[in-house]
Amino acid sequence: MGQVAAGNPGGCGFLGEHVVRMLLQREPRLCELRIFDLHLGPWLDELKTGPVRVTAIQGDVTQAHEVAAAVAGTHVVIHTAGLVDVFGKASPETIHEVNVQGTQNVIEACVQTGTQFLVYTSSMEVVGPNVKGHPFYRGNEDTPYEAVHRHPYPCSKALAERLVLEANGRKVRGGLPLVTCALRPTGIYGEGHQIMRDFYHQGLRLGGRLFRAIPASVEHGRVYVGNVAWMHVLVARELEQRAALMGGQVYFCYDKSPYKSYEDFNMEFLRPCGLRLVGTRPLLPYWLLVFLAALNALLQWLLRPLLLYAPLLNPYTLAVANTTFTVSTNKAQRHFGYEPLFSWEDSRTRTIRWVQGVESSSQ
Ligand SMILES: NC(=O)C1=CN([C@@H]2O[C@H](COP(=O)(O)OP(=O)(O)OC[C@H]3O[C@@H](n4cnc5c(N)ncnc54)[C@H](O)[C@@H]3O)[C@@H](O)[C@H]2O)C=CC1
Ligand SMILES: CC(C)CCC[C@@H](C)[C@H]1CC[C@H]2[C@@H]3[C@H](O)CC4=CC(=O)CC[C@]4(C)[C@H]3CC[C@]12C
Repeated sequence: MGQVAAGNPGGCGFLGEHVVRMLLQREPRLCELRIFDLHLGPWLDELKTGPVRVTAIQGDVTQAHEVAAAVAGTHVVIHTAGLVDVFGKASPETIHEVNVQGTQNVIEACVQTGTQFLVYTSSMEVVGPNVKGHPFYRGNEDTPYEAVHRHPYPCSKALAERLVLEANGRKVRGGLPLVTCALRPTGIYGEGHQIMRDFYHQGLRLGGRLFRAIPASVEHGRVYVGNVAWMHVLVARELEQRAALMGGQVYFCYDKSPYKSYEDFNMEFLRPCGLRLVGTRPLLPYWLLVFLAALNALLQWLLRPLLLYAPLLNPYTLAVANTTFTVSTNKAQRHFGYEPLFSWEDSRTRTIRWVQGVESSSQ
């Protein structure tokens, strides 16, 4: 195969920026890259001087004509755009519009304009944790699990993923079949991770301390952003050669990051930056956390006409943080030869350096 043009809706987000940089560094056949996002980052300018033609397009995935114009003429689309909101900042309708209708628009754009390969960033949330709080312990893509959701974000990701998988095999302009595939990262961490930054600042405000809220025994799956980006690039590269095997498939994104609780994992980066986690057990009893989470939800609802109150703790985030969800799989390795590009030590060092940079830039 010759040179390729790629499109990346959502290319200016946390994951999207890593995908863009990874494509430019690791995809020698790339001749053109279209980055389509609601908000374009200033860092894009530095990419425009390289050998690959980088075009930044400010646009909205909910506008079908804008998506079609951005996608036209590309060989592969990596769709990382999405509204990641589990804090109640956006309405359920907006989350649905961006994540579900936006994804439908991306699919239709591929079909209408003749783009044959589509890689979709799904999420572990498509599977769970479910509303019953069942643990998913070291599961893989075939592990039976009752995936039942109520929150708008996982509902939207599950619907969008289904649309992408069902679109596999549809004829695109020119008559060739569309080949689609969905990647399901667990909680992504690394350079640019907003929630890590929030925890860091909260720790500084509390005099260098964070207080344990979740038992250390609750394991939460995490994966380094560079490895998630690498998986996307590999899938985009391999979909053509392995269409029969990979088309319509889902893959968890995984690497060698250790299984730990959400807070203990964050401390791998925050401890070297001077924070400590107080308590070997949660400081507050669980019933009190449930009460505070419910109180936050009530306050959010009451204050909505006046201001946006969207704290980290709400009934949904508490349930996710307090339910074991970890993956153990080698499907990506078997299907398209994925090996993590970054070791755990590298991922950790890079993330620590980034947090330390956040510290110095905010002083
Ligand atoms: N952050 C995480 O831990 C995980 C994220 N994901 C998925 O990965 C994808 C990327 O997530 P992040 O990079 O963390 O989020 P992010 O919010 O940093 O990036 C999303 C990007 O999509 C863009 N976007 C949002 N609405 C848009 C619209 N209407 N039109 C065009 N662009 C729009 C945003 O401007 C942003 O640049 C999302 O689909 C998310 O569901 C999946 C698993 C875990
Ligand atoms: C103080 C609280 C008890 C702890 C709050 C932590 C939460 C804010 C986060 C715990 C687990 C996170 C989610 C998880 O990593 C899975 C996700 C996948 C996605 O696709 C989007 C993000 C997220 C929902 C992530 C969001 C923050 C947590 C709920």
